Formats: sequence, structure tokens, C-alpha cells
Amino acid sequence: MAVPTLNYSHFISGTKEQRETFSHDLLDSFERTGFAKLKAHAFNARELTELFNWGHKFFDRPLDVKSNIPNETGPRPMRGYTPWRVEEVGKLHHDAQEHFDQGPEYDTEYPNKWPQEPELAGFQDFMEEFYRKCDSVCLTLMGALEVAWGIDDGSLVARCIPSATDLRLTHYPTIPVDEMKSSGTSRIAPHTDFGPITLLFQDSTGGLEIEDRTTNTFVPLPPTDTMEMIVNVGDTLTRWTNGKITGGIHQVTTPESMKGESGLVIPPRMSMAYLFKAERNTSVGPLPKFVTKESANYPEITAFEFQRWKNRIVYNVEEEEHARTFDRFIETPKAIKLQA
Ligand SMILES: O=C(O)CCC(=O)C(=O)O
Ligand SMILES: [Fe+2]
Repeated sequence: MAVPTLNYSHFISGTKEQRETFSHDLLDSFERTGFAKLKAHAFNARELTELFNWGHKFFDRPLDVKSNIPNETGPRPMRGYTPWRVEEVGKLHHDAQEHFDQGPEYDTEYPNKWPQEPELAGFQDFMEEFYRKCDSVCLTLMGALEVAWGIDDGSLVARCIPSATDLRLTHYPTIPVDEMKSSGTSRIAPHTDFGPITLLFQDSTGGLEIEDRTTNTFVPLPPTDTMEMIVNVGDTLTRWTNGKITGGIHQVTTPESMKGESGLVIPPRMSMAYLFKAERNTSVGPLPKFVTKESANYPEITAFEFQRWKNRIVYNVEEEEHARTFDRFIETPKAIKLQA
């Protein structure tokens, strides 16, 4: 299942025909694979290097310093720092990672938490600018879907303004290959993201895998070019399309070249996920275009209710003990009934 690389600039500054081809190719890739890769996008190599440099500077700070801006667990949007919860090692599922989460700068209800150390002066400015640029890419891609669906009226884009996106920088510290073999330990367990789409940049370490829908197995999505932007379909797009486009299941595990080895240590890894979210009060129920005679497969709930519901399921530590499979991380048309 090859994930095609599409030329983003064709949509931004191409001819009408190039815009249409890009839009249809994007939709086709989303429908077939749940993913797409973009080149010639809004970011240059310098900006991406700077992004990962900031990530390193942040995660290199001592734990007690990072813990000055703690993320509060619960269904609320994540803000600030979440440590690698070493105490969870004995649990059924354990992700070996730490992350920093950032929301919209205008969000006064769930304000961002920025480190105040002089060593990190400039982090906030850089990340806010990076966030704005990612938002603009996501809105542009919503526009491309409108073109592909023949509803070129701004209605899909409008559902995402202002977006309630969470940007996540994740650091996966070194971990022995043998520890990753123990059941329930991963860098990130198989899941789909909650919003319409996610933009992802990864460093050159490897380990990202996506579900190949033709074989129902995980296959590596190697960092052939760290400039490459990966876009994955998330649960909100599944709901908006009444199940027509399903979210791309992905995980981060041992890099392909180290599988089958013993006694080695997997190098650290860093990624940036722009977990694009619709405007909070927008419905994530099916769009009129996708509801036919039979009833809608998904209820009319707001994007914010949906996010809280998913956060409660995925991050509720007590429930974690009961998770026998990863099914609850993944939204499929089968798992559509809201229980809460
Ligand atoms: O680190 C990665 O490549 C993936 C991160 C991810 O899937 C997420 O944050 O939802
Ligand atoms: Fe993800």
C-alpha cells in the first residue's frame, strides 16, 4: 500500500487543473490509505531544523524544571509537559515517551503553559509562529477536500475556524530493543487521531508504522526525507463523511533495522504532531453531503464534546488496566455508539 507524495505547491500556486488534480489525489490517498505525504509545503529545512532544535532544548531541561508546567490529566485539552510515567511500567500498556502540548494562543479557557527559563527564551515565539503556519496548511487542505467533493463553498473550512488544535512535541528517550519486545511497551500504541487530519514531522530515527489496509498489517513509514510532511486522516473526518473515509491507524515502535536484534539500544526520537481540530462548537456529525436515506452512523455532538469523550477513553489511567486490546484507541464504524 504505497502512500503517494503530493506536491502541495500545485494547490497553492498551480493552474486550475493542477489544483484539481492535487485535490482529487489527496482525497483518493485519504480514502485508500488514510494517509498522504506532502512535499513543497509551507516549511523549509531551516524551520524544521529549528523546530527539532527547540524540542531538544526543551526536553533536555531537568525533569523538575519541565515539571513546572505540568499537564493536568483528565478529559480537558492537554497543555504543558507530560513526563514519561515510569510508574506505569507494570501496566498492560505503556508508551515510552514524554511530550509538550500547545493549544491555540487565544484560548483563555485552557491557556498554554510556557517555560519561563532564560534558556528557553524564544521557544514560545517560535512555536506560536509554527502553530499558525500549520493551521494555515490544514485549512488549505480542508479547501482541497471541498474542491474534490465539489462543495467549493468554504463550508468545510469554516467548520475549522478558529481551530482548537493541539500541537504535540513528543520525545521518545532511548530504550533497549529488548524492553520494547516486552508486551505492552511501545513508543506510541496503535491509534487514530481525533481531529479531521494531523500533520506530522518526524526526525530520521524511524519506527513510525501505519496500517496497510490491503494486508491488515503494520508497515514502516520510513523517514526517507525529514522534510516530508505526513498527513493522516483522523476520527472527525470519519464522522463528517459518515464513515466513508476511515482514520489512518499508526504506531511508533522499534525501527525496522533493529527488529530481531538483541542487546541494542534504540536511539532517541522526536516528532511534531499538529493534531488539527475543528472549531469547538462545530458538530462532528455527518455532513449533509454524506447522509443518504439510511440514518447517520454518528451522533450530532460538538467537536469539543467529542474530544473530551476521546480523551477520557484514551487517557483515563484507571480504565487503562481494563484494556485487553488497543481497540478502544481506534475509532472504527463498528465503535460508533457513544457510551458516555
Ligand atoms: O511520533 C510520531 O511519529 C507519531 C505521534 C502520534 O501519532 C501522535 O502524537 O498522535
Ligand atoms: Fe497519532
